[in-house]
Amino acid sequence: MVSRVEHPAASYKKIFESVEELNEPIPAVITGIIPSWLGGSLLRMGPGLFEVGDEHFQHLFDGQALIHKFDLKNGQVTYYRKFIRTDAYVRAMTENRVVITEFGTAAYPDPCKNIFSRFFTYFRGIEVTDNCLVNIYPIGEDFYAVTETNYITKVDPDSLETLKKVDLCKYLSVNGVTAHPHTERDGTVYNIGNCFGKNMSLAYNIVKIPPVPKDKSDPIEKSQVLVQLPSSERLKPSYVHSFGMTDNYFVFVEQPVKINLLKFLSAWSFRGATYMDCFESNTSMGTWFHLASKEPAGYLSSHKFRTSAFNLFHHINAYEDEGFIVVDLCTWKGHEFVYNYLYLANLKEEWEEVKKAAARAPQPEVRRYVLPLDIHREDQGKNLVSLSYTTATAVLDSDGTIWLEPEVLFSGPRQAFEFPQINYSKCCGKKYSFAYGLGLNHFIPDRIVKLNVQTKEIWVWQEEDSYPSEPLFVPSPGATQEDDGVLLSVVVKPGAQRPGSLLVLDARNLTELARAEVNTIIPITLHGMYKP
Ligand SMILES: CCCCCCCCCCCCCCCC(=O)OC/C=C(C)/C=C/C=C(C)/C=C/C1=C(C)CCCC1(C)C
Ligand SMILES: [Fe+2]
Repeated sequence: MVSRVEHPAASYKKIFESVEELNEPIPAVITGIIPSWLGGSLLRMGPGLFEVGDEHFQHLFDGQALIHKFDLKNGQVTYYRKFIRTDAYVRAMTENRVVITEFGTAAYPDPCKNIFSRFFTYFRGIEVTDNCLVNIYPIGEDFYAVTETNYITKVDPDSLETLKKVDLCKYLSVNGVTAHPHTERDGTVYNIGNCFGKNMSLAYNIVKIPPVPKDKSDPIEKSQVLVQLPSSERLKPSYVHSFGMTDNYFVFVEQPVKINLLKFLSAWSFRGATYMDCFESNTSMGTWFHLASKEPAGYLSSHKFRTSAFNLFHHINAYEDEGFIVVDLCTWKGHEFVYNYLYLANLKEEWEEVKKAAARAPQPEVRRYVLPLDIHREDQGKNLVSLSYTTATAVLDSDGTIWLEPEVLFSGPRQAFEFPQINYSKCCGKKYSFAYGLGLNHFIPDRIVKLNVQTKEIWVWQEEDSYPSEPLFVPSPGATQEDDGVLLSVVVKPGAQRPGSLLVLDARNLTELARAEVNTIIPITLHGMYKP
């Protein structure tokens, strides 16, 4: 059981407020000892500007992209941040209003324009946002800040300058890709995205960006679609936020949160529509699991895995074991879209109201699903899972589908284990023991949790009125144990003298090794990376 704390002072409101960028890095005050081997940059993305002029962004995923950097060098730490000069940001700054429609905030035509130019703006179609507030990751030797659309933004990880906007549609048949690619040791990047093809044909495309070619050209130019997975429903692809990858397979979970393409296409002609207006729930399909092989790349169409409805944003890890694929997920029970609960007005309510809203929302659970690879007709009605260490089941039905029941790895009422991380370089796609996550208490991030996915043992770091971010695992040099390393998290303690800090925890037991504090609030960050 996770001990639950209360937040009657509601100081979490501060993490959803605008800040200014910095002109130069500021030095942090350090307590404790930062391991001498920890030299590099923690880069994180999130929203940093929650209003322009007198217009407020409505949803958690609308604020303008702010890139944060904690630099660690010789035991010293500095903090720096800059707004990314996306078109969404630059034009909002220039016109002092929301110009490009965001995830949950509509842009309205400029009232100063005359009726003819307004008419043409209206029919030019709505521009897709490039507000890259979700994550940052390397492609070849470059670094890209990303959202989930077709636009990614190249940034300089040292100066935090914005370098260029790249349109993935120029290279790939996708309408967007997730902010959670998988990366292999050689630098190959895999991702998945929706593709609304010709004749309204619909698919999920798994794409591959190779490592830097010998001629040192941009690997994005060599990107390709590797596998196409079909959509269970015509005109309604599911929302996809991440996917799983083992040594030999891709795992795609098709959830009942759907993008209604007709709404999506027509929404753009209605003034005031947003991406959020295009989602709907399929109340009957439950959740489908799909597999694709990596080499040779191909969709395993005969493996039809089904289970009850849940929302899925983050895969924790997936691996192959004795002819099974084990898939660990942060789920939210039911088909109602969890993003409906992430409007800023709701997250900035008083504590009792925040709790009431979260009580109505889908409930979180960390689950393990096990997918058999070998399926024989004669095994109908039997549990096909023979792995000794799990209670997860898979039963073959007469119609050829396989019904999955999960093993619950962690569950607490309205206490989510989310924004999961693992020792990625050692364990991605492999059997593993430890997951690290951000504890959400009624959607408010208030603790860091380590979960042993084999024994279900948990460890917690928590401090009064402190709001941490996704903990990133950095392995110790030469580590032999999976959890030999540190966790890095940005923690905000609004009432403190120095409210923003970088927290360094020992990943073995979540004890504090050091913290580096700065005299500025740091708004919420979603995802990021450590650049050694
Ligand atoms: C860090 C603490 C957070 C505090 C509260 C969070 C509660 C979290 C509960 C669940 C976990 C959710 C994780 C979500 C993480 C995330 O970062 O999501 C951001 C997602 C964004 C900004 C998605 C944008 C997607 C867009 C603009 C998609 C556009 C499209 C369509 C809708 C249709 C197809 C075309 C296109 C343009 C791709
Ligand atoms: Fe995410």
